[in-house]
Amino acid sequence: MERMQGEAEGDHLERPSPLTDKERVMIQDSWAKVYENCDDTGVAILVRLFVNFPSSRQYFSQFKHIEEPEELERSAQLRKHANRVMNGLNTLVESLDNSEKVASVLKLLGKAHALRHKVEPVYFKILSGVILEVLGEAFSEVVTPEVAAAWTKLLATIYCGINAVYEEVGWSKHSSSSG
Ligand code: HEM
Repeated sequence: MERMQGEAEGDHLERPSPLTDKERVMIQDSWAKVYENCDDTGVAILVRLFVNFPSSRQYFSQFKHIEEPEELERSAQLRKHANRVMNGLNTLVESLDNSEKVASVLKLLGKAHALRHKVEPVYFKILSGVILEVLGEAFSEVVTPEVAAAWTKLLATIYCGINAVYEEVGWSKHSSSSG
């Protein structure tokens, strides 16, 4: 069953405190392992997003009506976006000590998804949960509870940044083409 949280009124976002040096190192070390398996991990994350949260498929013209995980996995549009997500995360992870770069990446991402693709921002939060889940399962030897906590913080920071860009560009639910 699809359950979504996060857009309820009063769901105020608190920007997490900046990452500590130790957290940064934990994220970068664990990411190195994940990124070695970039294609498989990216596809696993997106297939899980689209299977567990079917409404997230609405934005993707080529597979919005596909339900079968195996068929989703073969979709060229899904695989392309998986790649973009992994490369986006890679750039952010590589730039953890450069807050201006992080801000500019989030700005581009937020603007493209709000203005061009009209994606509800809550899907970034949902995707964060799926990323954590898949990393924890597929890389359990490196994603210890402490490492997972650092990732939780980074993903919350990304989501807050994206959300701020959505606000800046005047996002409102009514701008969504799906109503
Ligand atoms: C960390 C999260 C994400 C990253 C790094 C990312 C990255 C990207 C990039 C680089 C593009 C191409 C940008 C452009 O058109 O200028 C793109 C396109 C797109 N993204 Fe994302 N994305 C993310 C999350 C999401 C989410 C959560 C959704 C919706 C559920 C989404 C839906 C789309 C759609 C519909 C397109 C256009 C696809 C197409 O034309 O084939 N993205 N994304």
